[in-house]
Amino acid sequence: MDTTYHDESSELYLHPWTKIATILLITLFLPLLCISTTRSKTRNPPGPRALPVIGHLHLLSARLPKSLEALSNIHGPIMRILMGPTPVYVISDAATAQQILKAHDVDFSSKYPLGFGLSRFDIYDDSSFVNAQYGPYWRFMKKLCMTQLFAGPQLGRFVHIREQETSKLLESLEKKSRLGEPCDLGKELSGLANCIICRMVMGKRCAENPELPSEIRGLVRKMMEKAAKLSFVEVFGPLKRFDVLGNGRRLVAATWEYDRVMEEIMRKYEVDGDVYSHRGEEEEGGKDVMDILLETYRDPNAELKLTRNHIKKLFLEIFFAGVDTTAATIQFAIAELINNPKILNRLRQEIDTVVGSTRVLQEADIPKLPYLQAIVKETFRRHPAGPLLRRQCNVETKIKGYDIKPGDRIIINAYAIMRDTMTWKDPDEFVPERFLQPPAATESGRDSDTNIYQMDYKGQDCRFLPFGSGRRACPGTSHGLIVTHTAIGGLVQCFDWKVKDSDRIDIKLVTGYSGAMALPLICYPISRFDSI
Ligand code: HEM
Repeated sequence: MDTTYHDESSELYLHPWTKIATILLITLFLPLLCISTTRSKTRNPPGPRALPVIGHLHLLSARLPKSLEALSNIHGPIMRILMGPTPVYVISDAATAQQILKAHDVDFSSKYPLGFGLSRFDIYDDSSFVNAQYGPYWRFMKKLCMTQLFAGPQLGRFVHIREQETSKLLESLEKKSRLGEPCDLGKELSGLANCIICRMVMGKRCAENPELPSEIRGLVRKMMEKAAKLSFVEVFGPLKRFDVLGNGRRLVAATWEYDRVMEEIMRKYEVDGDVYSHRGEEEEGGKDVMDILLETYRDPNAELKLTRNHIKKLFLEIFFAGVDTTAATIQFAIAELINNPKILNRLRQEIDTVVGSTRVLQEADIPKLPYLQAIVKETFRRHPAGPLLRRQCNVETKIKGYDIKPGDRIIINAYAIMRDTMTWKDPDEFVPERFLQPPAATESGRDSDTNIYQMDYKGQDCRFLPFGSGRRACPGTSHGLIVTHTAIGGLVQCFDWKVKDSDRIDIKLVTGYSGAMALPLICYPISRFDSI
């Protein structure tokens, strides 16, 4: 007889097989249980139902800012979408944007490339400033941009370049007016923005070779075209690794072409360094941006060791970030003015009164032209050239009760925010006056402290974000603003505009991530003065 005493009534009694099974279950499933408990504690924002592998790519049109706006109208101002396998938090209201860009600025000061798949085809992948993580390299370059490259005194030194290039554009349009020829305004304006930047960054080589700006423009355009050929699914989708259509390889080849030209330019600067070193800052051959960067590159005591790739990539990013943004904004403004003759006439009256007709508007006139300033602001609101702001989280943070973790990616949809009806009355209308007058009372639910006319470009008020906000805001803001104001003013002062084959311009957005205009703006300039 088995004398072992089993008190079967005891709660502790377990059959040996049951014991083994229990231990196995605990060992196998406890970790999973823990993970799922932690997961269930994580609060994710709402979002649409995702498909396996592609996530939400099927819901995103090539006009990304617009399709994200449409989704946020359904799912709310903070939503989580999957771009392929990668989650992205999309913010579409000013209050949440304020949390990320201002209250938690440092925690969200890193960035990621928007076309994540593109980095494989980027020969300078780890030398980017625009996509850099928040760290020593980004801080060093930001300081250099703000103190030496594009701000304050450096901008003042380049005034003659901006004035000469703007005059050249007006003269060429005057010639077209005399010959009764049309112009592709977008192309002319890209040429203007490109020549100005090219002369600022490598003025010496441009002085020797006046064809250099268009050569560089050609190389940058080629790269942009190759990048644009990469379809949405090739960039974000599950097959992005395979480059099945070969568009990635072609982009790499175009970048190497740019690299060769830049290397040659840099070598020439290094050889000529001594020849130029005696020249004063104000001279045409004085320090340009390339000189400053090469000096830093050679400086053994520099805070950070710059590489040649850093310099080449920075120039590329400046051409990407500074040329088409500026040209597109001026083009949108002129298109809106052609479509709104009353606004055009009011602006022209202001310019005629303040500047007159014996000289062309100059940078120094801008502060005396409030209606021009309001038109520029309204253009930036309706047609932001940088409609999506990217941020990456550095520290675990709660935003509006949702958990955001280090590495999580954020898109702030500035396009949607600058059309939010909670702030903007008739957001689809082009109304520069909203930036002149305090808004009407607040029966419609708008904030009573809405001082739209006081909003500036610094991104302090996250309802107006044309140049972003916080640490990662655009370092080219002052340059961009000067060029857009003077070009729009000059084009309105000097010409009447007639559209080819129509009275109005069809202002459609281009497909892609940016906010450029889809159709070329072909129009006839008709000179208002005998000569400029
Ligand atoms: C009308 C013209 C321009 C517009 C509308 C514009 C707009 C923007 C926007 C929205 C951003 C992102 C800001 C953020 O994420 O908070 C940005 C970043 C940037 N912009 Fe501009 N920009 C213009 C002109 C320029 C020019 C002329 C330059 C250079 C000379 C420039 C260089 C840059 C760079 C380097 C960044 C990245 C900054 C960083 O990540 O720290 N931009 N720009």
